[in-house]
Amino acid sequence: MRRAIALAATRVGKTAENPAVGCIIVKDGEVVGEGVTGEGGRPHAEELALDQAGERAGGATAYVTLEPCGERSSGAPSCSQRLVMAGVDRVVVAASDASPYAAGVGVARLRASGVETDLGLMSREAAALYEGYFPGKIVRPEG
Ligand SMILES: Nc1c(N[C@@H]2O[C@H](COP(=O)(O)O)[C@@H](O)[C@H]2O)[nH]c(=O)[nH]c1=O
Repeated sequence: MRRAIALAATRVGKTAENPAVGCIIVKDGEVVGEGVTGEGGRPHAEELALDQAGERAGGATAYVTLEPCGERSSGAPSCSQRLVMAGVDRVVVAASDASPYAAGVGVARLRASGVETDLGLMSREAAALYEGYFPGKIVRPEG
């Protein structure tokens, strides 16, 4: 998680209305994928990390600085769906998504799909990444 937070910190202030997120995927003690939210806010960190990990994401643990999104404004599969589809065994989240329509959605989906999901690892350090982030600016999926 320390590495995911350091990665996210490199993008703070460069991701527009989206928070800067870091994601590290670990399989058998080895990092098999890493990603950080793209400049301007997309792609999301988990998309990049999962693409890099490929099949090695199966049975892996993902460390994510922010709750994986539950819905995309583009209608594309959300990061929580992508993590489930990739067969990740466990997701460790530092901070919850502050967006009022997204809070809890990603974590609920992961758990409902049988993915062990732990919240709050290094949450104080992660919160520092998101304190300048204003949820009202988030683009809502519809309407
Ligand atoms: N940047 C970021 C997230 N940002 C979250 O995703 C939602 C908006 O997504 P969209 O408008 O589709 O790009 C919103 O809830 C926002 O807080 N989520 C993640 O899992 N990973 C990421 O890297």
